Amino acid sequence: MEQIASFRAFGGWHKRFRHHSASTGTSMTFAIYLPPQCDQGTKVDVLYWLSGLTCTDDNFATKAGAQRVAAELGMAIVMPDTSPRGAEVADDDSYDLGQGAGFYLNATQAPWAAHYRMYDYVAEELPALIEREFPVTLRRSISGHSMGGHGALMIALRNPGRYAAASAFAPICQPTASPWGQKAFTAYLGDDSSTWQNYDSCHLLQHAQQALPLLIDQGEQDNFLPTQLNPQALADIAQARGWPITLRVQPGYDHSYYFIASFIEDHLRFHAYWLRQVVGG
Ligand SMILES: N[C@@H](CCC(=O)N[C@@H](CSC=O)C(=O)NCC(=O)O)C(=O)O
Repeated sequence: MEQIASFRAFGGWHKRFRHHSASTGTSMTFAIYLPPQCDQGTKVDVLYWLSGLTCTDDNFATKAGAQRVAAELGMAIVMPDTSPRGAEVADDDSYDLGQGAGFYLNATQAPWAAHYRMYDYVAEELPALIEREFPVTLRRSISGHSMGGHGALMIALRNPGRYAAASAFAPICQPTASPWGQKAFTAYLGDDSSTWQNYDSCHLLQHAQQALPLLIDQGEQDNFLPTQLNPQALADIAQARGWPITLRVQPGYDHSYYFIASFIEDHLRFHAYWLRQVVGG
């Protein structure tokens, strides 16, 4: 693992690393915010943040303004990239497929299957590395935006007990019924849509056995809301099953990082609360 940047921030450190990933078979970059408590030898809980289409590890770090509250709460934040990258990695000219658009799944179709294994990377390999190399507890939570919101909800629902809670900003809640999801799943997983359900949060919530605290913020003026996101479908399933979900539709807000920056503090405090409820770690 090679450190490629380090910045003092709110008494802690924002650091970027590059390492070889066995999951993707490529070099991967991630960032981690380590709050001041780590300098004093304290192990801290970890929030994984998954970004959206076109993002790297840098968008959230530089635009969301999460570090001040993470420092106060004593919470590390891990920010992976959104796909494998490099000349040897398949790509597409469009912004919503290929590099920058990994959809947090394991691709099964050529040419993507060779490297697009972001599910394994984010759900398994990266947490193992973080827990080996940094002063963190085994208490994890997960959040994300748009494609990353889909990733956060889907990964938490597929791994009961592994995350204290999940939250999302404008997540793609039902990718099997959204143009972004249908395009990506067809390319990465093939035409047999029965294989898509393993990555669809609505389907997963419908069949989940263990309740997971969920918080979703959705901008009412988000251009992608009418066609791509469908938070109400997820809320309806949660409500029908009597599961804990808070869906907040925020008047006037769009899909951008201005929206995320406006409500990120609420999400960090939500995760801190649920992380404190976890026994052990
Ligand atoms: N360029 C595209 C839209 C790309 C976009 O809006 N990306 C969002 C995530 S969308 C869902 O995953 C984003 O986070 N962008 C980075 C940023 O810093 O804002 C288009 O033209 O429609």
